[in-house]
Amino acid sequence: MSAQPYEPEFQQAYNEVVSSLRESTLFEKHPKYEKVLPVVSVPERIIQFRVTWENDKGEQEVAPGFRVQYNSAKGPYKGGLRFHPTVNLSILKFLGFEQIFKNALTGQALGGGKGGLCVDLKGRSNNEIRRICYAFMRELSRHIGQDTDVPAGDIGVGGREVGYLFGAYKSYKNSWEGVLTGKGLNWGGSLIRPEATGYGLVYYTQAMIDYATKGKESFAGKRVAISGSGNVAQFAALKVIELGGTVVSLSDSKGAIISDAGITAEQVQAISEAKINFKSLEQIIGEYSAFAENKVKYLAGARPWVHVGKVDVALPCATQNEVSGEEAKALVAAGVKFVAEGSNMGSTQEAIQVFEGERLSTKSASEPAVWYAPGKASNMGGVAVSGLEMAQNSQRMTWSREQVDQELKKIMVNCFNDSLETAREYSNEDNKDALPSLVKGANLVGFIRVADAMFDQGDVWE
Ligand SMILES: NC(=O)c1ccc[n+]([C@@H]2O[C@H](COP(=O)([O-])OP(=O)(O)OC[C@H]3O[C@@H](n4cnc5c(N)ncnc54)[C@H](O)[C@@H]3O)[C@@H](O)[C@H]2O)c1
Repeated sequence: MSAQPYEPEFQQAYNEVVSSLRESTLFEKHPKYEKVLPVVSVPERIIQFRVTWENDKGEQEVAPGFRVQYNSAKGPYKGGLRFHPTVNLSILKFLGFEQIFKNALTGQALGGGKGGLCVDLKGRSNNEIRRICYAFMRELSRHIGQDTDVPAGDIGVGGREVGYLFGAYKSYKNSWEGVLTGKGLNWGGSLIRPEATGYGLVYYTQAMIDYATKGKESFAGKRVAISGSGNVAQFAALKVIELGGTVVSLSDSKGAIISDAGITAEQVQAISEAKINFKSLEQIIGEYSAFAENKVKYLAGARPWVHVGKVDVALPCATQNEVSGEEAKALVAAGVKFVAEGSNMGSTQEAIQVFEGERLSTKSASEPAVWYAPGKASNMGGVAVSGLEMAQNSQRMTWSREQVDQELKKIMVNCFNDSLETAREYSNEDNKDALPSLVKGANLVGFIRVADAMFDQGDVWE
């Protein structure tokens, strides 16, 4: 494995994939695939660079920028840019590694990559953010292109930042091309791209509910705990509300809000407006009229999971390792039946063990226990619609909202079905009443698709 010392997040992501594969019959049936592991774990290329800019006080600032071009067997490198003070190579390698298999799960021609900048944008002016984006792209523009590497947003990089990054690329390269996704709608962006990760997460979870309950249940009437309050959390919440579910929580890095009666669409809208100006949930619930009548409870410094009361569905949508083993047990005790990650690696290894252990404890096929879906499957709607944005850019066409939404739904359901069937095909589990493991299924499908392309292209040989 290519983990360097002190790469805990990357090691965790690698171990999750490898243990999934080892706890199946894949290597027994096809020993050649084992040879792929050491090769696929090493990024094809890592670019690390200095980014300097002048802040609003006229002082020089400097921060390390990165792009991990992990794997191009399936297509151009594709994956988001994260601007956050925690960004380091371990986190970007974990995200890039996940992205390889996630992108393969979309069924599109996309390789895997990830990048970012170790910076805290909070409190900086629009002008300074523009200067940071231009400074970052000054170097990154040498290494990306519509057929080479197509970044998108991630934590800290939304529509505003993608706009500045795109403008910088265009001016440095004198080329208007689909080099970033998540672009503005009037200059090459795709309808539904902002919504795609959150909506896709809900479509995937809907497929889980539909399968597990044999079509008897849906989101209607379900109590849904969500964490985060950024892009993914907001659109997941809005879709759950549209489908008749009750959103009982949201959170940010400072605390959580809990609402027994359900957070409303107006409240989500208020959060969406305020977050662009870096307001905390605590400030928002004090300042916005949407929170004046429908009161919510604020818990400083808390994550939602142990505070949500009875709950049917949990959708972690903030950041990695945001559900601990203890919190997973609390969710199980609170009645959770479906857990699907909007965030990447939202659950710790201990939490996954709790959810998977519960799944395997199923006593009768008619009463399945908890079902867990990993982010690389349940949150891949974002990159899938990025793939559709690239297709529209190549065609110089704009597809309708309905067309993109239908395509997104189809991609999410296909991913769910592929994971389910492959988990069954390679299962070595004794409990035949339990639902198939979606974490094993997703890792198997993604890995086999990438491995086959790598064999075909001579990246690895028998
Ligand atoms: N944007 C996408 O299309 C996309 C696609 C797939 C996966 N993801 C993943 O979804 C997650 C959220 O991304 P986003 O695009 O919504 O970002 P965002 O910047 O819009 O929002 C991030 C949210 O996470 C919260 N957060 C950040 N660090 C936190 C911490 N340490 N503790 C608690 N909360 C914290 C922030 O307060 C914010 O609410 C990330 O794991 C990201 O990798 C995003």
